[in-house]
Amino acid sequence: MTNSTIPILPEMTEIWQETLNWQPNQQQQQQFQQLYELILLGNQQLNLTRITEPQEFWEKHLWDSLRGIAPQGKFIPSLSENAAIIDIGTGAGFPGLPVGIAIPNSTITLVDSTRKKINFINESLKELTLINAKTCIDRAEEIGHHPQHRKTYDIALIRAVGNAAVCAEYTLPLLKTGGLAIIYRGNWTQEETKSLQNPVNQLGGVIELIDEFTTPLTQSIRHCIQLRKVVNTPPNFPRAIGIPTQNPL
Ligand SMILES: C[S@@+](CC[C@H](N)C(=O)[O-])C[C@H]1O[C@@H](n2cnc3c(N)ncnc32)[C@H](O)[C@@H]1O
Repeated sequence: MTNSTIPILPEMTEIWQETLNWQPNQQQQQQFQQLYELILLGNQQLNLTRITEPQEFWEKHLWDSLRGIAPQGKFIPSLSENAAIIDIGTGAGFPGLPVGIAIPNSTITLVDSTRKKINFINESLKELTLINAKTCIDRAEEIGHHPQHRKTYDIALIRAVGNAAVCAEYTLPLLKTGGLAIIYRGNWTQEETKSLQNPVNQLGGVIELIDEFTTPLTQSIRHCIQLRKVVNTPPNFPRAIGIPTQNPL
């Protein structure tokens, strides 16, 4: 593989520090590099991602994944306390894999409904020797009712899976009371905040923060929407498979 020699990290060290107040250690740098190489290799057989150029990969897959758990440029403090994190619709492992690498004392559950993507992640976990991560082939609508998953997570991440109300319905049932859902978005408007309010309240949450930021290499505007679970989600949520997307709250 020719691209595998392209280093994605060394020149980024200062940017990690400036933007996230954090730097990967040597092992984490190696794991990020290895993840990049695994994605390039996996892409030869599976349609995992269109983001394959080294700097684009760094910004859109690594940095963006971690910026979600670092609102206003600092890692969420509770992450240092063995947090249980879930990534819904993880695809090729984003944002969950970079988060699992960066926060080794957390446990991260990577969920996707597509078997071949989870098979790819399982192989990657072995290569990366990432022992704090596990996978699950299932749908958010199903695991949201499963006692093994419902009300068991401190943080639920979701990127590029559906509109914000759908993401809220997929994530909030999985959180313990007091837990945090982080919805990764590109553009975001005040009207969207207004229309998300009611769905989030129905699901037992509140909108805690709209975190707007600029990416460090291409200066793109992005948002992470943080939802705090304040009371139990009513038992009828999430609704049956397909209903949240067909008829968002
Ligand atoms: C566009 S990809 C995003 C992948 C990744 N989160 C990222 O940002 O690169 C959406 C992923 O969500 C998964 N997905 C969609 N609906 C889902 C559901 N209801 N439950 C579980 N996974 C789902 C799809 O299989 C797909 O892998």
